[in-house]
Amino acid sequence: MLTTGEHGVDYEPATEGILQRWGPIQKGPREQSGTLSGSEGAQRYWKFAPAIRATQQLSGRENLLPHEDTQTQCLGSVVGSARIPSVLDSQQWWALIPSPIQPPSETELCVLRAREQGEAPHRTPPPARLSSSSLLRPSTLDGQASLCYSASTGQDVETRGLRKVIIRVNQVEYWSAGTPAKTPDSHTYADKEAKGCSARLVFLQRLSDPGLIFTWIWGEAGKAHRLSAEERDQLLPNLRAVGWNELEGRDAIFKQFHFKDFNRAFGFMTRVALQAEKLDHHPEWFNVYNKVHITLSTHECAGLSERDINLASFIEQVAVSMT
Ligand SMILES: C[C@H](O)[C@H](O)[C@H]1CNC2=NC(N)=NC(=O)C2=N1
Repeated sequence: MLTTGEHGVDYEPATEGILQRWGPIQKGPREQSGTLSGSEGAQRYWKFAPAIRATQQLSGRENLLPHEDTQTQCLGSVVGSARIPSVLDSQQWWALIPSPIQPPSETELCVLRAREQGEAPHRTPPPARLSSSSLLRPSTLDGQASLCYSASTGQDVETRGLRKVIIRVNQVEYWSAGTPAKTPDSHTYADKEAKGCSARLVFLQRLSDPGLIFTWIWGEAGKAHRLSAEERDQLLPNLRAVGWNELEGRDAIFKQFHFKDFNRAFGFMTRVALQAEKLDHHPEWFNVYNKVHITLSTHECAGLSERDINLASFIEQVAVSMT
C-alpha cells in the first residue's frame, strides 16, 4: 500500500511486526527533519520515512537524516530500528532502511506465514546465505526473557558484525547500555515485576555474515506448564514440518538428526549443550557417529512446555548451520 506523505511523495509504510529484508543501514548525524529541504531531501526523507518513524518510536528521539556511506546491511523486524553507536562515534545514530528492491526470500515468507499462524517457530530453517532470521516478536514478558544467538563459524560476534542488541520493555531500554567491546552471546532479562509487560527486540548485523542466527526466547519465571491443546495447535505444526514428532505414550517431542560426520554431530551437540545449560533446560539425547537423536520434554511439568518448543527451535537453527 502506498501512502502519500506530507511532502507529496509516495512511500510504503512499514508494517509493524512483519519480518522484512532491510536495505543498507544509513548512518547519519542527529538532525531534525526540518533541515531537509528541497524535493530531493523530501523524497529521501519520505522514502525512508517508515524506517525513520520506527526509529523514532523505538528510540524516542527526533528524526534522523540518512546518508549513504556504509556497506552495512541488516535483516530485522519492522519492530523498528536501533540506536547503534557506530565504531567511530558512539553518539551517532543509525536508521534501518527497508529495501524496496529485494522481495522476501522463500525463507522469510515461511517465517512470515508462520508468524501469521501464531508466531510459531520457523517452518523452514534459514538457508546459509540468509544472514538472519528470527522468532522476533513483540511479546508478553513473563518475568524472564533470554536472547540467544548462534554463529555458524567460530568467530566471535563482534568480528561478525553484530553491533548492538536492544531490548525495550515498556519503553525502557535494557541490555544496551554502553558499547560492548564484544557482545556476549546471550542475554537474559529477568524481572518478576515485568510480568505482562510487552517487550521488543532489535538487532543488527552485517549482511556479509551468513549464518548468524538469532533466537528470541521467552523463558518463564515461574513454573513450567504443560502446553494446552490450543498452544499445541499453534506451536507444534511448524516443528512437525521440520521433522519433530510427538512420542507415543509420553508427552515429548523427538527428532533424529544426521550429519556428515562425527565432527559435525558433536559440534552440533556442543552448541546445543551450551545453550541448554544457559536455559537450564536439557535435552535427552543419543549419539552414535553422525546421528543424534533428541527427545525434549520438561521434567518439571512432566510433559511438553514452551521451553521444549524454544529449545527445539534453537536446535533447528544450529542444525541448519552445521549442514
Ligand atoms: C534444577 C534444575 O533447574 C532443573 O532440574 C532443570 C534442569 N533441566 C531440565 N531439563 C528439562 N528437560 N526439564 C526440566 O524440567 C529441567 N529442569
